[in-house]
Amino acid sequence: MSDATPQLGPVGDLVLGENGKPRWRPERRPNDPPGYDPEHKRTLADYHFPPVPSTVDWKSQPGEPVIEVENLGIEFLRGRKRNLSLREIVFRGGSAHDRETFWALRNLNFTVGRGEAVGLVGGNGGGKSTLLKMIAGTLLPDEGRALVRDGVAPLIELTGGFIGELSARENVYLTAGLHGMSREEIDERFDDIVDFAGPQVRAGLDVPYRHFSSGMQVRLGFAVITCLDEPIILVDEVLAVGDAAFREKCYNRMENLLDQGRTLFLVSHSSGDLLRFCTRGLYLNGGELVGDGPMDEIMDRYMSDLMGKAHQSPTPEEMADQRLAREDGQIKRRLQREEDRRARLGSTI
Ligand SMILES: Nc1ncnc2c1ncn2[C@@H]1O[C@H](COP(=O)(O)OP(=O)(O)OP(=O)(O)O)[C@@H](O)[C@H]1O
Repeated sequence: MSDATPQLGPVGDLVLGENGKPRWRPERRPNDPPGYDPEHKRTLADYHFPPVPSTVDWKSQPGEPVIEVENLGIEFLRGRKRNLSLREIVFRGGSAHDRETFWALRNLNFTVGRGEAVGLVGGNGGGKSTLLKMIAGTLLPDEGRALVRDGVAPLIELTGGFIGELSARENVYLTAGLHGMSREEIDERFDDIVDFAGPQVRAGLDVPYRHFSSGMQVRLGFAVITCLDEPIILVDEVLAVGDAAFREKCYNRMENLLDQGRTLFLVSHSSGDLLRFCTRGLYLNGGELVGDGPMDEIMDRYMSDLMGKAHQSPTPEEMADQRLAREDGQIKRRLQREEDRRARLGSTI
């Protein structure tokens, strides 16, 4: 064997490709048909990617669900003012508020494992943001419980929970500090955060945050939230605000976070985004969980409900093809990231 011959490592390991670049060789399974070429298999599960180094601060034990939702429900006041009759004013103490309540979410039950990427779908007012807020702990349930075993980094509102009167710089220190990072750790990551957010944000670091445009707010919010060491990331429909180049950067970062084994909850009205990142879908309708399953099936069901007969459901074969194509894309991007990472480290294989 000449030196130029690629040295194949054990199956499922990193090997040197013919072009001299490292690539991953998937494992051949015992029930693969004869003559089947495992190198072109397109399922993600066949690749053995190494754990990506990270500083994630896990509290849950491996194999333990990170989120357990049991009979979860929350009731809101409709809170609408209306004109009361004289009789109502006399007998109800004159309040001009309608005390009528409604359950925004009720009887929700599901668990989420470490490293799952879950997409939430549902029509407007279906309860998606409310569920994320309960997982983040910013809303407390009226019924049941949401047990969250790991730290949560939420980007639920455009403003990222930042304080309008403080400067962007102060908000970075405040938010990261509230998530347990020391001043030294924040100092270390500060430039990365601002670089990720972009030059417009860097130029406005000492301007009150409320003067930021919505695009700049999202840039900073996303950069800060995703640099935290929290294992659970919640992202609610905010990426739509960023421009195309920034969205692509966010997508790469989200994939990096998933590579590290973090758990993602994504609310989006973009089926492309949901299908790119999420393997599991939860479908909320009228405050109830009406679907829980593979993301593409849940998306198809949601679209059918939304569009009725106008929606042409893909055949099972088309769905399988689309899934393979998506996984192929994920594998390619993952290989590329691994290559970039190794190039950055300057390591040779
Ligand atoms: N603080 C609140 N007080 C009263 N009602 C609320 C409150 N927050 C949300 N709601 C109501 O609860 C329901 C669910 O709202 P939520 O924002 O969770 O829906 P969503 O699925 O995220 O909708 P969208 O896709 O439009 O963002 C809606 O009817 C909304 O008006």
